[in-house]
Amino acid sequence: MSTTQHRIGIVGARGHTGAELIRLVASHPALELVFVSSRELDGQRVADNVPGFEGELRYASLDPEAVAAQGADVVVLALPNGKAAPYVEAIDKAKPDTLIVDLSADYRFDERWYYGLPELTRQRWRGEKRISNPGCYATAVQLSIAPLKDLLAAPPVSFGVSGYSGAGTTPSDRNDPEKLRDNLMPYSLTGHMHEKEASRHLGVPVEFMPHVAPHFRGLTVTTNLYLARPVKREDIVNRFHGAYDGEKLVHVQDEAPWVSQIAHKHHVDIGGFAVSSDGKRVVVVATLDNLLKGAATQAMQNINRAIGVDEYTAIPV
Ligand SMILES: NC(=O)C1=CN([C@@H]2O[C@H](COP(=O)(O)OP(=O)(O)OC[C@H]3O[C@@H](n4cnc5c(N)ncnc54)[C@H](OP(=O)(O)O)[C@@H]3O)[C@@H](O)[C@H]2O)C=CC1
Ligand SMILES: CC(=O)N[C@@H](CCC(=O)OP(=O)(O)O)C(=O)O
Repeated sequence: MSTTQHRIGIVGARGHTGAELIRLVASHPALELVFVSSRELDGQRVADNVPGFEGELRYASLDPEAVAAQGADVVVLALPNGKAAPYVEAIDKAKPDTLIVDLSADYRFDERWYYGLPELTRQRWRGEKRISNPGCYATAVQLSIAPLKDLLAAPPVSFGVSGYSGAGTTPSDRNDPEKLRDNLMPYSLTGHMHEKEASRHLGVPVEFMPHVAPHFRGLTVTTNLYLARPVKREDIVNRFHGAYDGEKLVHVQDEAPWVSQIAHKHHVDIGGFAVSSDGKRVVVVATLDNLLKGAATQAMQNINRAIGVDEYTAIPV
């Protein structure tokens, strides 16, 4: 296992996921945080903005060429969708062997990029230095369906409810606490990006209906699956244990998990496992913290594997 220090920079470090990554990197024995980029916080101390961070590092407003000129070994892009390409192009020119992990949806459909949902795609990594990190709901949806994929009689239907940190910091109805008060806000009820993403990477069509709720962090995905033949509840539960008992970041439990229990945790909880009396309909519930296993923690798993250290380094498991 490598103990070499790797120089890492975060672009979009002011955001919700950027802040979580800063905390994870700060406790990592093989990563040295060399730059954090934000236009709005340019010049401010990270320690004044990220509770728990110590040191004198300051945010800098860096354009794509300036990011590439830092010469980091690892760059994480934590930008809104549609913004990654100029940074990737600049790094491709200046230092193409840089490991880039993109948190946005921009490269999740690009065959040249490895799609890093380790519990499902670990064996597909071929040393790519371009890694696209899955979406938060898409992670929960895929982990909920994968163990039953061969049994499906119809596209599974996932009902998702996310805390509003999932909508980032750019003001919108979906992260406005006033509009969300006492409310549940449905959106993108067909064709959401994560519906396409989960369908593509699972290899089966999935239907997904997202909602935002007034809590800040953590999401629930409740998935309905019609099966081609009757299956006993015990066999369903055994399939999930078989798939995930070796996984430190996927916990299978009997009861349906509650989102209130998953905030600030790094793993996914999967449970519930309700089976209809004819054995041909199953409902599975998954929760995860959208900022952690849905974003920063999953990025850290991907970085760890790519730099050759234990996958769970710096991740409290
Ligand atoms: N929030 C979540 O639960 C999840 C988010 N993601 C994805 O991760 C990415 C980051 O999400 P999140 O942290 O929530 O986003 P935020 O909106 O919280 O943060 C976005 C960051 O990008 C910077 N930024 C915004 N616009 C630009 C621009 N045009 N050029 C350069 N920098 C810009 C902002 O800083 P400044 O304006 O100061 O430069 C900020 O640091 C997104 O692609 C999101 O879809 C993935 C999984 C879960
Ligand atoms: C509540 C909310 O708005 N959530 C975001 C998902 C956040 C995420 O995982 O983002 P990307 O796939 O864009 O990277 C959404 O539905 O677009």
